[in-house]
Amino acid sequence: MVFYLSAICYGRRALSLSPSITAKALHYSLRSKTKVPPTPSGKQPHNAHRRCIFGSTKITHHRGSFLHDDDVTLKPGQRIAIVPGGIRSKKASLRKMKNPQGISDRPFIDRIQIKTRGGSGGKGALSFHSLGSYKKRPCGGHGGRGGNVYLVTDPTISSLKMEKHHYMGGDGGRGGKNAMQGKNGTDVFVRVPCGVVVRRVLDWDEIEHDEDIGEEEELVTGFEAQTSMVGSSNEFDNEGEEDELEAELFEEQNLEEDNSDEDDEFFGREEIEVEHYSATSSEFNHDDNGGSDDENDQTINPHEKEDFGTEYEKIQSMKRQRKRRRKLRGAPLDYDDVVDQEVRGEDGMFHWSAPETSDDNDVMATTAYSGNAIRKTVFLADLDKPHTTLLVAEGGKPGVGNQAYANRPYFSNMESNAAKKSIPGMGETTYLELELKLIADVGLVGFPNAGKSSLLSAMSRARPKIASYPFTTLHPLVGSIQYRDGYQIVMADVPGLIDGAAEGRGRGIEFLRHIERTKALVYMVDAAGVDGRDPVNDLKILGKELREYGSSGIYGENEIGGEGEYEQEVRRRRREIMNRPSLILANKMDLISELDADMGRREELLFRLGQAGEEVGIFCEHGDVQGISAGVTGEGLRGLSKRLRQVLADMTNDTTNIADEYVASYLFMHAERQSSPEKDVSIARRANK
Ligand SMILES: Nc1nc2c(ncn2[C@@H]2O[C@H](COP(=O)(O)OP(=O)(O)OP(=O)(O)O)[C@@H](O)[C@H]2O)c(=O)[nH]1
Ligand SMILES: [Mg+2]
Repeated sequence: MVFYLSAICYGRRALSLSPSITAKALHYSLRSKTKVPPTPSGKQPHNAHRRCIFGSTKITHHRGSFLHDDDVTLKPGQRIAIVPGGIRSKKASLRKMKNPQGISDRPFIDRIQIKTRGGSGGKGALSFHSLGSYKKRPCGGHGGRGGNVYLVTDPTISSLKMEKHHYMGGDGGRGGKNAMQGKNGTDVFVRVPCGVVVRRVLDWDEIEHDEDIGEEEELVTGFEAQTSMVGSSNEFDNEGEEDELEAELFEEQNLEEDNSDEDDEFFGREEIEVEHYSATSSEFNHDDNGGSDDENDQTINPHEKEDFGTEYEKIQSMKRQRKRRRKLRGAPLDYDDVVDQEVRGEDGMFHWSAPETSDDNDVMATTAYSGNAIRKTVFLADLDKPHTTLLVAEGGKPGVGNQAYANRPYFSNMESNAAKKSIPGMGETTYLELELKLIADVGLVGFPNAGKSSLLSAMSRARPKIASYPFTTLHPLVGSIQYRDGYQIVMADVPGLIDGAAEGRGRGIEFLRHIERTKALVYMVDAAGVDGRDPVNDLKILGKELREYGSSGIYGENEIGGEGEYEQEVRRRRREIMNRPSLILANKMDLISELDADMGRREELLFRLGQAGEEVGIFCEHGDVQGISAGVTGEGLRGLSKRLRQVLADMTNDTTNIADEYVASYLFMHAERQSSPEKDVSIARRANK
């Protein structure tokens, strides 16, 4: 939205501006002034009621340049653009002021629970022609169907951050007289990023149904069905006949059995409510009356209803208590606290591998990780292709209008049948757990501070945060490496892993699952050992962690149907993590002094890294151990971009000759910058921030 807010001054009354007023607030305060005196020429200015400031007003700029670059005193009739360029662009420039390097600070959410509910169907109308030869013929229109809720994958979004957590389809409209059909409820499409795994969270009833409250549970459902049937009869259009219809409804249970086949065929629907009702009412009366005769079975005694109500209340409160207990069990912990505890040692300094922690802390870490998975889930779909649609909550069926009976040769039971059929279905309610697993070609794994984000930033246009402390990157981030011929490789920067990551330490499993779908891996170590670490040892630990992760059980082991196709697929993908083509990168080569370099330290290090990789089973070819400087000189990036493409091409049996000019295009910009000494400084500064 771009708008220019003009101020037009009349008369001498002053408008005082509070020192904290923002352009937006001013806009709204102006909008509220509806009384506008005529202009000196007697004409009403266009949209003046929105744009008028009374009196001569001094607009002072403050808080940066919210209002205007200079102080302005308005004279009568003078117009100024209070927000030059429009509010949005101003916001963008403010954002840029705060974050001049455009470092990615968007919230990233990769697991979320949402509730979806289809809209309920519209009620069918019960009405009759009142005139002419059709007089008294039924003419009630059918209701509209309830709106569905769908999930749709959208390749333009990359996080599961959603506007809201409840999505409901529109309700269907009621049918009208003269056979007018109600309008269908609107469908709702929830946009999700590609790579989302959808699971349905099982209802509490579904999990514990068989365990301890089996019988009571059935009674409760029966009672609900019963009350809903009775309650819905209040909505009949013809109020005088309400009681009669209700009575008939119950009396016709027996007749219904005879006719039901025919009716079901006619409407193409199942009479679930009625069946339910008849079953529970007889069961219920039988229990309380100690076996009353058949006739009494068809009516509801109010006292019995009361008794049943207390029982119902009891079960409900039991349910609530259990829910509360479950909530306490699964209360999520603050991840950041856990990470802090693990990384910051007692000396107040950061440690790469976690300092010794008590068992409790380990338990906390794993509980925090598994906290969200406490509810049982069933796998629904893996939405990994763009523009895929998945129906998650179906709208309710429409109620049938009594026009359906218009051509029936007999009218016995017609009204009561029509009344029953006119009741619409409720929309389906589902609780879903959405889990995002990034879809990237290459995954970057390494210890904190190895320079993973620096590499992503150097090879793509992604702007991850880079700093000299561990866990700078807290969320996985993807960037696209662009080649001059249009080819793209998507690279995922995964937050730093530490010793014990495969067991969940430092949220290791949370991060590792993002490399499940990658085709190739890049292991990165800090060659200079800036933080006193040994690169060869680091590589061994990384290899070990990935191997352990590959053989671990899948996340959410408590899922029902854990041996389904999807679970098998996940296990397969994990098992072959170590078989993925990999590159080993020794970063920060610029820090190895020339003297050391002359003595062949670089070659020696690369050789030892190659050996270590072989030892821990990293699948890496001889030439794929490379030294680079991702953050400072850009050394080795050109060759790396070519090699990455080659590796992926080999996997797909792509025989295209990768010419020299096909190296990633962004690297050229990087290289050009390197040639200017001033820009060198800026790159180094950026890298060190
Ligand atoms: N000298 C030198 N420093 C580098 C190089 N690459 C990165 N660094 C520095 O290493 C530090 C860590 O870089 P990051 O890219 O944030 O490391 P990371 O692996 O993403 O770290 P986490 O996000 O914490 O896992 C920063 O201070 C960078 O400036 C390099 O090639 N040479
Ligand atoms: Mg990082």
